Amino acid sequence: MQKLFDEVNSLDKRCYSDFYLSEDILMEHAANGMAQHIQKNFNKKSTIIIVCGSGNNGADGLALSRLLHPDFNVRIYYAKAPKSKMAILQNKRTKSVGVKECSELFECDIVVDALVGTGFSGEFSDELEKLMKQINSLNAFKIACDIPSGINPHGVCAKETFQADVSLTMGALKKSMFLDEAKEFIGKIEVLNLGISRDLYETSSNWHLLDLDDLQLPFRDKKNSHKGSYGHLAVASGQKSGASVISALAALRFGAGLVTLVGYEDEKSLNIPHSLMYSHGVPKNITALACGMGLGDAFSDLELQNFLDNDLPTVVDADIFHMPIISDILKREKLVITPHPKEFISLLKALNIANISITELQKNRFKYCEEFCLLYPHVILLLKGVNVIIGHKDSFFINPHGTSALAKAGSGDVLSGLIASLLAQGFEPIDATINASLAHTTLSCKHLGADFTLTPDDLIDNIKML
Ligand SMILES: NC(=O)C1=CN([C@@H]2O[C@H](COP(=O)(O)OP(=O)(O)OC[C@H]3O[C@@H](n4cnc5c(N)ncnc54)[C@H](O)[C@@H]3O)[C@@H](O)[C@H]2O)[C@H](O)CC1
Ligand SMILES: [K+]
Repeated sequence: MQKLFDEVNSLDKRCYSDFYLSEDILMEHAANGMAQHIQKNFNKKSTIIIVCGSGNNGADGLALSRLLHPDFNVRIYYAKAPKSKMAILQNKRTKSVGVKECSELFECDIVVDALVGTGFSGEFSDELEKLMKQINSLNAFKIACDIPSGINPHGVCAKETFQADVSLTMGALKKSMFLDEAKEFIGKIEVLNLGISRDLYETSSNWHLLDLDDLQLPFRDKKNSHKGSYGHLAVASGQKSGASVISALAALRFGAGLVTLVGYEDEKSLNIPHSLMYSHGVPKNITALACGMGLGDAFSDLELQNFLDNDLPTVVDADIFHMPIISDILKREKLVITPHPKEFISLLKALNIANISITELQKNRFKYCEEFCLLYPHVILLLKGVNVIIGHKDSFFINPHGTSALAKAGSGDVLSGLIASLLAQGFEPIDATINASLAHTTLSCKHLGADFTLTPDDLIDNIKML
């Protein structure tokens, strides 16, 4: 796990006050980190254009040019004249060693975006939008200095945002890099050291980025065990029974000892996979519930109340968010909810937390997750998206590892099944949610076929590859 920060200015200032470092020292390390990345990955004499802005992001770029010159063919493109104190100083240094500038962009091996970083606000002028479009059209390898120009804490605010292949970010990870719309532009991320260890540079944070190697799988260490040792999950079988079957099969494959579909149909009329059981009503030895996937109006109010009439760990998804019973369900102690953005805005409205559009939510995902979890601290929230957010009390986690291969009907049903499986096996709800989400995104990364071919059956099948 890695810490995430809203801003790093306060971390910089702490370096000056507590560690007797200076803006110049931090910047020299930032530039040196970028230079080392380029020296390690590109041949000397590669041609590099560094597009510099007027602030310290531009200053980083100017310092970088000095470090690479003359081993690399470096050209400075001044998008804006140096204005900040450091930019002016770095420019003097750059000129003193003879780094050349260019007034036009041209095809090169590497282009570095040092136009704006965390100081970007508002939108780009037409002139800068045009410049950014030209930069993005270059075939060069694209490196963002700190953060792609055009992204700010409220999202991607430029029509033309720098399309980074890699973002070399200074000191610590910024939350704005993990807004859903930033995923298109951020590329691979490397955090650069600023003159002290990252652990010392960073302070505490209640937001963390999940790494794939945080995944803990339900390995079976006990030798003396039987299927009941691994839980018994009940999945409400709804109108669209396929959704609940997908969840149930995912749960079984992910280690639940037994999985029963609970419904009120004639079992013979359903094509239930032989590895699943079917029951009218919740069986006795159930250890967790899953409800909502494909539910429709298959259950009467009484049948739904009976299904939920216990204090079992439960994951709810999909249709349940549009049912009045959701406000009762939110009182359950061990509860995981997994809405996608549309379901989440419907829930926020039903709970009188906020009446917002999808656009407003997507630009402020962090804020609305914090607002919900403040009001429902016992509930585990998993807000789906290209960067999944998991919230519990005042702790928040972002899983950025999903791929567009998951954008397929049934992927969410698999996720609910994975969460329910770990709940049934005794994982704490927050751990079940984090590990199921990591497993889910790992499965999408491990898919051997083309990304457009991934189906829920592939996901379930790939569980054995975890
Ligand atoms: N620990 C760290 O993160 C370190 C970061 N460093 C670098 O410093 C920049 C932040 O520098 P700052 O001067 O605050 O802002 P920027 O250079 O990002 O941008 C401000 C600059 O840009 C102009 N600007 C702002 N908005 C717009 C807009 N909409 N259109 C056009 N121009 C805009 C504004 O006028 C200013 O001139 C950070 O990203 C890092 O790269 C330190 O070097 C080391 C420590
Ligand atoms: K930048």
